Amino acid sequence: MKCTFVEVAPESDFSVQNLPYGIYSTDSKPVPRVGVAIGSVVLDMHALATYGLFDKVEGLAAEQVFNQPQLNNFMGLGRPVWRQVRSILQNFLCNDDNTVRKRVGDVESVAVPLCNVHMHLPAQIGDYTDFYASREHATNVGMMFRGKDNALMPNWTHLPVGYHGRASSVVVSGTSLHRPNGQRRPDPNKPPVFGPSMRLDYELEMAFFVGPGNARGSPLSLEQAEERIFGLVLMNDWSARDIQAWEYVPLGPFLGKSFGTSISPWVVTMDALEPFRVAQPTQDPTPLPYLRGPSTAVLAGYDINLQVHIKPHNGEKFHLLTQSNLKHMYWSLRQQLVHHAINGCNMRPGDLCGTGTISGPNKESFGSMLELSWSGQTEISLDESGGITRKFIEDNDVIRLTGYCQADGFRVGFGECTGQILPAKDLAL
Ligand SMILES: O=C(O)/C=C/C(=O)CC(=O)CC(=O)O
Ligand SMILES: [Ca+2]
Ligand SMILES: [Mg+2]
Repeated sequence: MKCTFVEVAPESDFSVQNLPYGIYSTDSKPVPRVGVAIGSVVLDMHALATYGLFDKVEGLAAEQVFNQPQLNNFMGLGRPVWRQVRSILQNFLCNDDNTVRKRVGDVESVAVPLCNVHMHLPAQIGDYTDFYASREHATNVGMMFRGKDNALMPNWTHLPVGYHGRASSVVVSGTSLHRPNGQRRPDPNKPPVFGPSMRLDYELEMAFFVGPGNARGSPLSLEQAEERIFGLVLMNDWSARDIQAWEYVPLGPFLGKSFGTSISPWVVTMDALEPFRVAQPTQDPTPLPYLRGPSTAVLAGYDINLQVHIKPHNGEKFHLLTQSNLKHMYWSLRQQLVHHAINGCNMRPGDLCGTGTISGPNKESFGSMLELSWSGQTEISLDESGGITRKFIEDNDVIRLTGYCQADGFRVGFGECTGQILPAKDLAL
């Protein structure tokens, strides 16, 4: 399949096999609306609809779906509609004889260069949940927070552990965040203190957007869950480890994480990721039937290369910190969604579910500085000469997450999820 509407370089994240959705605006058209990235341009989905491109898609009212500042309505339509739109777009982009293509004529009438757009959050996120689905990460953090003997809690291999995050502070890539202030207890023999976090960290994650979801009281099967995940983004679950370690007992993460969570702006659909399915890690003990399902042969993992880079405030270049892969994740995306809804909790279009930090088996794949510096015990070197080091994030450092699936001759990529940490606000308390 070759895009003939615009040029797409082989190393572009946004191949014609990808077609991720996002919400964008431009200086001349400042109202946010639905776009699809291809090569180095963004297609205006509402403009394409006015040319009649999606007229034959049943159940798609273009005005309500594409002339919108968020993707929730499109996410709510479900996989059969997403698939039709995908194949219509591919035909439009690759076939010079396409009737609408002839009517559209020039690229400028339906597309703008990526370098000229402002990206917004892809959806209005009603609820945000974060799982804890990498065995390696859970073991590492458990060892540091609770000691070697309690590293992996007894429930961990039986269910995808998660916590309810804060949807209001999810921000799109490019948004800077201030270092949070909070309560922490640096000396376990003294009372707690208040002030800027001294152990600010990133977490390399991906997150899925829920599609149609489920009615309250009606759980989902694994097969249903498969059809109800719209797509994936990169996510950085910024974490203030000192605030977290002091506050988390016994109810879990709270203010150590809710000051901000960054996501990448382009949502890569599950249909685009289909060719990159792989087996998930072997699950031992065998999960309960609701998390297992009859279709054991289904490949429930995804081979997605992930990287984290840091640009230290006292350095010139980005430096690679983490190189991991979504395939390491113990609990699959569909198991996470099934578990979330099994008690009858209703999931809604645009809900966001983080996978949890994606650490792999070796040190290069550790998805947080907490793990890389082993709770601040060792310095992480950020340049060849060893002159720039970190244990945790410093003010004005930039953290960048990237990810892509590699096929023969093309990529299905995620763009980037970037954020800079600004100094804490002086609260003059
Ligand atoms: O084990 C703990 O107490 C802490 C866990 C976390 O940091 C929660 C979290 O964000 C899970 C994850 O990203 O994997
Ligand atoms: Ca997390
Ligand atoms: Mg967070």
